[in-house]
Amino acid sequence: MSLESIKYQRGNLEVLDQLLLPFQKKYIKVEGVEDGWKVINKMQVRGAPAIAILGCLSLAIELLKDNSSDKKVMRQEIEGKLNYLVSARPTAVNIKLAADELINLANTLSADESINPDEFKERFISSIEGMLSKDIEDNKAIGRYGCEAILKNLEGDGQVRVLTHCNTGSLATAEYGTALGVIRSLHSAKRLEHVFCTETRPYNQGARLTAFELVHEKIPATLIVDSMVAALMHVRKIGAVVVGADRVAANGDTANKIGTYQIAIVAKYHNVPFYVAAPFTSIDINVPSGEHIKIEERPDKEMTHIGDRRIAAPGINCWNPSFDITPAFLITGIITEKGVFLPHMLKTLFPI
Ligand SMILES: CSC[C@@H](O)[C@@H](O)C(=O)COP(=O)(O)O
Repeated sequence: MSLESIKYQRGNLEVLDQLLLPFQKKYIKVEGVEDGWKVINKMQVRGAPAIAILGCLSLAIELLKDNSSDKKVMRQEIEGKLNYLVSARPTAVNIKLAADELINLANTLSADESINPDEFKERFISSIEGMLSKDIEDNKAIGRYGCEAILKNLEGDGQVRVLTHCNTGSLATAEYGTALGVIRSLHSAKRLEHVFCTETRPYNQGARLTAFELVHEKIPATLIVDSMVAALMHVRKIGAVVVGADRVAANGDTANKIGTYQIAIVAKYHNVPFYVAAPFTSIDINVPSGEHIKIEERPDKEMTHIGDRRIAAPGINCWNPSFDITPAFLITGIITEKGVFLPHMLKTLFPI
């Protein structure tokens, strides 16, 4: 069975504490928006789609307990709480887009006089609940399209070696995963020879989470340190790189975990196709290019320490951006649930 980062049944929400992985599997109860904000901000849950789903479900939990019979009050509270949840982490766009959509829904339900407060609540909560199954379906479609695209570059019906970075599997989504979903699809089609996953310094999402999931799924995999990517591409034939995204700008520039950009450069140099796998909910059509994406900066301690042990010289200055921007021209294709697109085509897929 796949790993489950979010467990939800109406009235009950639990999240797997990713800070304790890979050594301990412990779920934390999320009782409402305040808990939702904290688990996102502390990175107990992470990965752009999982952050959005968990944040919105925390609102569903809170709303279910709310006895308000005034739709206008509910609407106002919903807007304030969603904006608060969005503030927990700034770079991933999925939660912002989900919040905008839910605020629109709350406005519509509030303005419609034929809908009473109980119906308002029911329809609003159901719409949030739908995010879980929608994300799984989208990921499976991403997996299929990505598998096809990667295999198209391959001569014959052989197997492919793939490199991935950061954490994009079941732990970062509702299930299945984006980039890891593509790898999962290649594996089930028996076309994956091997996957290499980077450690993903400084927070080690790759070593702790992706490696954990690959072992769990029995997918043939090897962990490398981030600085080994060029050497790997030089000595082994890598058929494709596939990574996730936290926000894709309208021109295709992509914000993803720090280190993605340098992998894309190395891939270009070695002629290895470089794919971004992301649902439409990661595309921010309102942002023209990567320069406009706010990059979260994280505490120095994530670099200077491993766990509680200091490894860096005391007194040294640190710079710890959590994400970087890969320019569109380094990206071979953006794998979405609707197909694989050249980065510059994204703009044409959205209504003006
Ligand atoms: C499936 S989503 C892809 C990204 O969200 C993922 O690669 C990533 O950057 C996660 O960053 P994190 O800082 O752990 O939330």
